[in-house]
Amino acid sequence: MDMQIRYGAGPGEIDHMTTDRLRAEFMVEGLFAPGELRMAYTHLDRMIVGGAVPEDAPCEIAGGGEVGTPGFFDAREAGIANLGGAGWAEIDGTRHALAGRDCLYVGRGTGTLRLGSDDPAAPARFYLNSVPAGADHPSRAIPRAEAKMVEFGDCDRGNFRQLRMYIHPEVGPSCLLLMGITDVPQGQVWNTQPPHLHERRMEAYGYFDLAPEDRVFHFMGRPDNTRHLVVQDGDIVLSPAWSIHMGAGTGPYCFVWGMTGENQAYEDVTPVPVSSLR
Ligand SMILES: O=C(O)C(=O)C[C@H](O)C(=O)CO
Ligand SMILES: [Zn+2]
Repeated sequence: MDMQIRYGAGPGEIDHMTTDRLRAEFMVEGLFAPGELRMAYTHLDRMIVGGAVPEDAPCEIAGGGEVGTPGFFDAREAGIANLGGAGWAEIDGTRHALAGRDCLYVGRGTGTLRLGSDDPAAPARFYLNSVPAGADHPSRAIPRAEAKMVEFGDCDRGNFRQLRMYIHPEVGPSCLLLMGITDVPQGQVWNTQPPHLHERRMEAYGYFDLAPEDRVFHFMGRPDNTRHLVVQDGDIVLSPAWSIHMGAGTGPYCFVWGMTGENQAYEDVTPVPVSSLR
């Protein structure tokens, strides 16, 4: 397993960051590589983001060398979204089928997790968010049809989008992890518009389903001191609790959002008026 580290920066530090430095601190690029499992350990509430693209052989997560416990999931839970072709996850020998856009909740205490593709020529593309957990909840697959769907925004303002909440108290229990997928359809531009802050939770955005020529301009920073990151398909943006997070795409796109922190209250946010942004 390949594990990078992101230490995290405070709001005052972004004033002095070059584009490269900003990207190195707040983005994880290149997580999805054929046949590989890659991860980044962040110091943002200790969330680990990961990507696995199994081909002929499954990818396995079991040992906890990088997290300081005998097993990876001894003190952690995880959500895994399949962003690619049909695949499967085996949790301590029990297999769950995971079609594209299905998710998996992996509970604390899991021993061995194996991730595989049904067809190596059209591999699954697994995206993981793992966070510290203080309770055991049963692992389970969450098919797309079982997610809670909500719609936000307005086509006339270019910010209509559909959110599916997979790991959410109204769908099934987890300790502190929340995870969902937002679709920004053809002709729409903005996500998370108007933006918000949630000082009690960090968030990671995993952008996917962008055409190779398209980019999302992701905005971050304090409301009165914003910066932007230009992201492509498969890029991850780390959003500390002090930062806004919103984006505008040059074509259709989707993203997985994952959060952890003090609570699982999706509505525990402070809206930020667009007119206050600088
Ligand atoms: O488009 C949106 O709005 C989102 O997807 C918002 C994220 O879910 C989020 O920021 C949750 O706090
Ligand atoms: Zn948010």
